[in-house]
Order: sequence, then C-alpha cells, then structure tokens
Amino acid sequence: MFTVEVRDHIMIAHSFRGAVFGPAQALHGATFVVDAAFVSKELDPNGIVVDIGCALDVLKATLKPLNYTNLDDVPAFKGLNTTTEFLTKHIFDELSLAAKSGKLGRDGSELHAICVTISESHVARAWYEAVL
Ligand SMILES: Nc1nc2c(c(=O)[nH]1)N=C([C@H](O)[C@H](O)COP(=O)(O)OP(=O)(O)OP(=O)(O)O)CN2
Repeated sequence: MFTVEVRDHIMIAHSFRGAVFGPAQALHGATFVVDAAFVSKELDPNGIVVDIGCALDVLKATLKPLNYTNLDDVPAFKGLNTTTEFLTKHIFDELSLAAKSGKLGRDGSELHAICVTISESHVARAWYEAVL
C-alpha cells in the first residue's frame, strides 16, 4: 500500500457528559493536530497517491467549520460527546465524501482507504481508519 499523509490543526472548545470525564465535563479548550492519510494500492500515472496540495486543501476545508467553534453549539453534534475518537470518524466521513466526489484530484474509486488521526495532546491520540 502507498500512503500520503497531510496535517492541519484546529482550536476548539467543548464539554463532555459522563462522570468518566472528570474535570472535562466542564467547558474546556483543545488544540487538535489532525493527520489525514490517504491510501492506494497503486500510484496514479503521475506517480502519486493524491496530490499533497489537494489533500491539504480538502483537509483544511473539512476542518474549517469546526475551527474556533464551541463544538457543543454545532447542531450536528448536539447532545453528543465530541471526543477525539468521535471527531476522527466525523472527519473521516467528510474526507470520504470529498474523495468520492473527486475533490482530491483522483477518482475516489482508486483510493483504498483513509485514516484520520487526531493528537489531542503530546501523550494521547486516536484514529479511525476504514476502506472506502
Ligand atoms: N477516550 C477519550 N478520553 C478522553 C477524551 C477523549 O477525547 N477520548 N478527552 C478528554 C478531555 O477532553 C481532555 O483529555 C482533558 O481531560 P482531562 O480530564 O483534563 O485530562 P486527562 O483525562 O488526560 O487526565 P486526568 O488525569 O483524568 O486529568 C478526557 N478523556
């Protein structure tokens, strides 16, 4: 498998429901580093998985609606815990749609998988990976 990965980050605020989260039940802020890896079995005729510039643009566009927001106020997330794991899947879904609609500059059907990793701090990260 060939993989190309790009990185961006978002600054958000959110709060969690559930005693397991302790102090994180209160509103708190976080800067998430988001890595998006695009996987293909074969390179395209240009010798790439996807163009890195396209991948960066698509990742930035995907993150834009979340950046500098209180995720508790995002209608689609109402009543949900926007954990690091939850956000990896949300971003994966958005990137999958972008890939399938050709926004990565390569036919989405030629991509094998996407993996989204979010580092929530220097000691913890979560990821979601699935075949397209
Ligand atoms: N599985 C997950 N666990 C936790 C997440 C998460 O997204 N997925 N998020 C948080 C908090 O948002 C953030 O980490 C701060 O939490 P906090 O309680 O302040 O810190 P820690 O849990 O890292 O450490 P403590 O020793 O419990 O303070 C929490 N968990």
